[in-house]
Amino acid sequence: MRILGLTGGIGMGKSTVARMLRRAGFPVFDADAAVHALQAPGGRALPAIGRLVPGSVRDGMLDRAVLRRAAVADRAVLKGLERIIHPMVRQERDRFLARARRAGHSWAVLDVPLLFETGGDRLCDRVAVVSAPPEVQAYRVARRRGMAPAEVAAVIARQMPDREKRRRADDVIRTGLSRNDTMRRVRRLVARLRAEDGMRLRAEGKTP
Ligand SMILES: CC(C)(COP(=O)(O)OP(=O)(O)OC[C@H]1O[C@@H](n2cnc3c(N)ncnc32)[C@H](O)[C@@H]1O)[C@@H](O)C(=O)NCCC(=O)NCCS
Ligand SMILES: Nc1ncnc2c1ncn2[C@@H]1O[C@H](COP(=O)(O)OP(=O)(O)OP(=O)(O)O)[C@@H](O)[C@H]1O
Repeated sequence: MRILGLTGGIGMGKSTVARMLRRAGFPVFDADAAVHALQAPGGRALPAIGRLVPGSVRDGMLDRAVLRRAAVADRAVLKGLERIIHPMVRQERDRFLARARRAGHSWAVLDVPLLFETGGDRLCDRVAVVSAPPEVQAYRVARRRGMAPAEVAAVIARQMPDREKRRRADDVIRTGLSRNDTMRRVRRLVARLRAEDGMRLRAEGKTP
């Protein structure tokens, strides 16, 4: 089984592309969803987060806005949060990969916002970066999340610059135009992945 890493900055359209890949039949690991599950009521990460940011967990419920404000305001809080969350996400990811392997998939997709920042790309056979112009990114984030412009800027500043991600990518999927255009680009990526399957089977002396 080969691994496709899917990454991109906040609001670049990563989840949309991940959904399209899932619909095309690929198993997709969603790191943001794994984080949310770890932070949901009863989630494994809650006790440690409650100790890190007193007042962020009340009656067994995490107040994400409180945690986000604390993490954006103080780099040490964000680092502490990452130290709690990232090892747990890696564990979930490895379980997902084992399941996908057992199910006999030829590709599995890791949808991880901080793929390069956390070295997750080393596990991948190929990395696709989802990208849109900065003004489109800012507009999408502000519209969907209702984050203050300063908060948006702080999150973006903590991620690897889009230019650097694109430089490291095997594939760049532009999402600045219409959804149909994004869909066409995803189809082209899927065709490249399938072509790689064919080449590999032929190299192993098996005809696809
Ligand atoms: C800071 C938190 C509470 C903000 O919650 P919120 O509901 O506002 O955002 P959500 O979790 O949906 O994340 C949205 C986007 O923010 C960006 N982001 C999240 N965490 C980080 C981080 N540590 N560094 C840089 N960008 C981040 C990503 O682009 C992500 O897709 C939350 O993101 C969190 O707990 N982050 C720490 C865990 C982490 O590193 N997650 C990244 C995926 S591995
Ligand atoms: N052509 C397009 N391709 C992808 N997304 C688009 C497009 N046009 C508009 N959008 C919108 O952009 C927004 C951001 O997309 P998405 O949620 O996929 O981003 P993301 O990279 O997963 O963001 P986040 O890191 O904030 O979760 C969504 O509301 C989506 O509907």
